[in-house]
Amino acid sequence: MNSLLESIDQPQNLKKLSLAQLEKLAGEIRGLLIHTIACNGGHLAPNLGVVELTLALHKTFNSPVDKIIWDVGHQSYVHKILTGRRSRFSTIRQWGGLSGFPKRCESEHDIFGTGHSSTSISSALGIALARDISGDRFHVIAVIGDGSLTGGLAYEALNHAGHLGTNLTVILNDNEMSIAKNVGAMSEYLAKMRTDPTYSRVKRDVEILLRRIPAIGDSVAKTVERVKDSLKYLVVPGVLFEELGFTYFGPIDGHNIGLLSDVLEKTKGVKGPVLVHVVTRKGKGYAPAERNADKFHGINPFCIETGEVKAKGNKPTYTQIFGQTIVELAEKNKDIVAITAAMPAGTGLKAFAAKFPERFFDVGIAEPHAITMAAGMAAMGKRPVVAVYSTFIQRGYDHIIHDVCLQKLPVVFALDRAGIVGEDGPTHQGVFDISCLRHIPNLAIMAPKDENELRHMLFTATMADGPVVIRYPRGAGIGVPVDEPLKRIPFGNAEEISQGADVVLLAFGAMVEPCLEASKEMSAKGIRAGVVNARFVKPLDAPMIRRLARDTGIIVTVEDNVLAGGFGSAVLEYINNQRLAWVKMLRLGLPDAFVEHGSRSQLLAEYGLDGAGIAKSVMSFLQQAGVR
Ligand SMILES: Cc1ncc(C[n+]2csc(CCOP(=O)(O)OP(=O)(O)O)c2C)c(N)n1
Ligand SMILES: CC(=O)[C@@H](O)[C@H](O)COP(=O)(O)O
Ligand SMILES: [Mg+2]
Repeated sequence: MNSLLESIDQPQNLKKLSLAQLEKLAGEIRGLLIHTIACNGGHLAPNLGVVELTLALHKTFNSPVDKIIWDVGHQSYVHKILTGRRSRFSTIRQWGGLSGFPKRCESEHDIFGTGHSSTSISSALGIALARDISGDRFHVIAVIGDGSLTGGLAYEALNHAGHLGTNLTVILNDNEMSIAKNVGAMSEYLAKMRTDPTYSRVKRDVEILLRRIPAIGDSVAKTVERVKDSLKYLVVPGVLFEELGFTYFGPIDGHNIGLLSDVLEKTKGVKGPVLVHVVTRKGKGYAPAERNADKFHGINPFCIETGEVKAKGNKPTYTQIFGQTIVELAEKNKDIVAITAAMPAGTGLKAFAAKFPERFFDVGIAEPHAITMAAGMAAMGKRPVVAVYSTFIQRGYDHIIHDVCLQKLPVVFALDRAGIVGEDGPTHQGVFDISCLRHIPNLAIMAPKDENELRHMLFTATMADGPVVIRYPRGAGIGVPVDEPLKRIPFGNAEEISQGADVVLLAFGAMVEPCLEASKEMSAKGIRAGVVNARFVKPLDAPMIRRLARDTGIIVTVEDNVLAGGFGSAVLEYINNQRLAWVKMLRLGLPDAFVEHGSRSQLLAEYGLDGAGIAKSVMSFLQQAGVR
């Protein structure tokens, strides 16, 4: 049978396809998604769920004149395949290849860059308002998932859009899932709309009532016809959205291309904002992903036949060690509570949730709320641990300052995925947290050099009398044994791992290991490089830095954070404040540029932050400084 997919490289090619052909195309797209993601890893289940929706959108609307905006953007693969990027699809999420998220520089069809959730309605409203000001005429469509609708920003935008009344279509892709099962009162409301028979009864009653309205003159008759037509898709409980000023259509089967296209076509004629509630199945068409949508939300390379992830070694991840340790600590300390913003598995909190359900809170994709709620709990004597990815803590900046640190409340921030995360790319790299946080008074920042140190740091943090951040990287630890009992690490206490007469590498967290490799490599060339594990970005170990300044006088700081405002800057500020003017200093870290997607090891090498790269930079610095 001929492949339809090969003949489709622009969305206008879809317009002439019959329903049967579109359905065949949907099957071919699913095949391509499964085969590609099995090799590259990526967001499989979300994309399998939106195949028909994406086809219907591109069949009905005229991209890029009409603007389709994807919330989070992890479900934009089908959109990419249909908008001129099919032939490069095999490169998705790889170094130099297609991004796993919409990217304005990648295609004119990628209207707005995303990666973090709940931005689509705001950006779509902005685009719609710009259109209105310019007197242009095109459709603006935001596609947002039920999970992303738990984010506060989405409600701010709905509130504003409903008030303004400009033309805008919001597609709510409801699959009952965030990454994990979706949470919250809105999620329950959507579930009622999908399943409660009273709502269907109300819909039927309204239809009967309408049929009884006597037609008085042409215009009334036409109006009734139009309303009746719309009622095919209207369910009264959408009243919440209606009250916000939206015309509500739904719930609609999101895998029925004909129905979807029909409804989307109808939205074009509606004045003001419209919300189309589409019900889809996450993972649709691939049994392992349908059965386990959470695991297949974002998956590493896997075997198609079994759905098993290809083995990646047997060292425990930092996430696993965090998850085990927090359970251990909570067994002894009843005040410990754990909070996640929609990422119980990603942050390692599933075991905690199972063991202490009354002390576990999934707030939805609501990082700012998670932080302020934690502050409230801490004000009442609890010991909240907010487990969140480094990149998503950016959402909570003011909350950390205003609600936590200003009041010196003992909240622990467990920042997973700190540093370079890899294939998710610039929206997800955890490379700003130190610069974002280190200037906030009362806040301590630690980073473990290995998984064993993570355990002691977590214990230390839960005993502290103020807020503490612990940042650790994505993926496996070093594979060191863990020791008992857990012990408190004195605040601001660095660890001198090895001494070196020529130069000292002062690093923390995931950068300690490559510094040890670099030191070994340099030692083979006769350069004696010591390595110090700073452990704390704040407070710095001032006596240690003074000693290093005195003994060696050449300090190289190494960090997986941007250099601007990072750890090296902190050391430099200290050296300047102390007038240690003779110290020669080199700062290694990430430049003032966004770090693109690629594997973590590729990116570390690219930015000179692997052992070989560090050794190379240090040796060239020593040469320039006239030391070697
Ligand atoms: C601010 C922010 N926090 C957390 C995430 C991680 N995240 C990515 S997708 C997702 C779930 C989104 O659910 P939904 O919008 O319903 O999309 P689905 O995957 O179900 O299609 C989460 C929590 C994120 N991208 N942005
Ligand atoms: C789209 C998104 O934000 C998440 O799905 C993220 O990609 C998860 O990253 P991890 O794979 O590191 O958990
Ligand atoms: Mg969802």
